[in-house]
Amino acid sequence: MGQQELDISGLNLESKSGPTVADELPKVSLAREKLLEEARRALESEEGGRKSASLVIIGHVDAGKSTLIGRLLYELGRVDEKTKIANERASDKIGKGSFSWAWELDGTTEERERGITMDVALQALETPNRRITILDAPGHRDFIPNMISGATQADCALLVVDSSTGEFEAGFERGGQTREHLILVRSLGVSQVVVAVNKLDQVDWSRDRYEDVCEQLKAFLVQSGFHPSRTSFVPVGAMAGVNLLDRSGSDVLALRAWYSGPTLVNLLDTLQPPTRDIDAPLRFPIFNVFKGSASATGVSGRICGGIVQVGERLRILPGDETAVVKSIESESEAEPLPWAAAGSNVTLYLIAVDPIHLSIGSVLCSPSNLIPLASVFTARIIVFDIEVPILAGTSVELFHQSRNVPASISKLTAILDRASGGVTKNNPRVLTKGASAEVQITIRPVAFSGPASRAQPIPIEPFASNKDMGRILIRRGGETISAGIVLTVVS
Ligand SMILES: Nc1nc2c(ncn2[C@@H]2O[C@H](COP(=O)(O)OP(=O)(O)OP(=O)(O)O)[C@@H](O)[C@H]2O)c(=O)[nH]1
Repeated sequence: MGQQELDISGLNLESKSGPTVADELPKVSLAREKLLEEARRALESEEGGRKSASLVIIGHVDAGKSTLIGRLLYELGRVDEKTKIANERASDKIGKGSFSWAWELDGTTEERERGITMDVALQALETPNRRITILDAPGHRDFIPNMISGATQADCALLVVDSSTGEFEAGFERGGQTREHLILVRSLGVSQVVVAVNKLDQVDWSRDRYEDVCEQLKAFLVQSGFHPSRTSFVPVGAMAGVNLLDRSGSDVLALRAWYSGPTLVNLLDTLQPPTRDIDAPLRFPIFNVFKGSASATGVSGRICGGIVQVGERLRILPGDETAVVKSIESESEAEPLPWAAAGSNVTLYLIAVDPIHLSIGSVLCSPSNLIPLASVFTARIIVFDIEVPILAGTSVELFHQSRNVPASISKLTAILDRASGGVTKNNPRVLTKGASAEVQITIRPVAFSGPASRAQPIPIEPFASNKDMGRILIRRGGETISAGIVLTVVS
């Protein structure tokens, strides 16, 4: 069969098959310059009102993350008395009375029976000056890929630690999730962290214990790249609701004797909202795809650069397809939006596209400014606390936004000085724990696609062009071994 017979793209079959469909497509209402002007004005006026931020909850298994958020939602009036009593009864019934506050977040039967959070649950809460989208990340080791997905969408992290004797230490040692979660969220771009030192009732509200836990964490936070001005600490008792919203009640006299600082809500109320790069090219990595009403398909995610408006035609990468934005919705707004800008978590309803072309991990862009597709790229990475060193050719799983693909570390270019970034050794043979290095990464074909098949390039961009699209995490055999940033796309 000749090439000419195959090449039908020039025939414009789509418009022939339905001229009326084209007529029905929504039109963009504002030229780009006007849209940017309007967006800038609207975002400035938002400054006066309640600012939005998103929060990922991290910490070792059983530190009390779900209990803390469940209780906080109750204190802020988001869970009514009736639901609270129903949760208490239901968790008592299966012999897990102490988990009743977590019930509000741990939704599935399996999670409730095992008493652990398995997927990232979404909730929103309002403090006087902030509207906060909460991502409750799972603490269990097996569920780290879910946490990565949650953390890629977060502006800040709330770390919950269990201060009871021996428990803080267990979570903080090698293999505990306190360290791993902190390194992961920092690698994914989260730079603010609030630390809730929980279960202080277990140690009689001891000031010494609180200060000891804070000191140990402070040193580790600095070492992991968190600036002290962007980290804060607060003593709490999640189960009894102590120092979440206030410190009233006679059972907290012991805490009041030595603590007069902010409550958890005071700290959440001053979280730094995300910076919104609305002048950047549009980047919308798809986090989820679902069926919308009529012919529209919903895609949800966080806008990682630029601005999108109803009526715009967007390119879907990888691939040659396009789609038109029929409407835009956001969890935090009752009405559909005419446009949405970088930093917002939204759902776009798309038409004029077969849903088969929309998959998790694909990126929507303006057709005039596409994100590069890469099957080989260079990166600067930091190697975590690993036992088996990394060699050239090591097979790994590459995590980028909501996508994970098989890859290999195809070349070890240089070992770098962690502080200055200067080269300390060219072409090293191995990378061991703690190393900072420049490497080349090659995407591999998925295992079942046959030996002759080629790897599918992925949409990825140098960190210098777009911070969100230029971050990667590397895992091997279920363990996160490294994080890094993309330097250049090779091919
Ligand atoms: N004594 C005491 N126990 C608490 C406190 N907060 C939570 N707990 C208990 O700690 C246990 C674990 O709480 P969860 O909220 O399920 O912990 P988690 O961190 O969400 O756990 P995963 O979802 O498995 O990661 C439960 O039995 C809670 O009742 C507290 O302030 N004091």
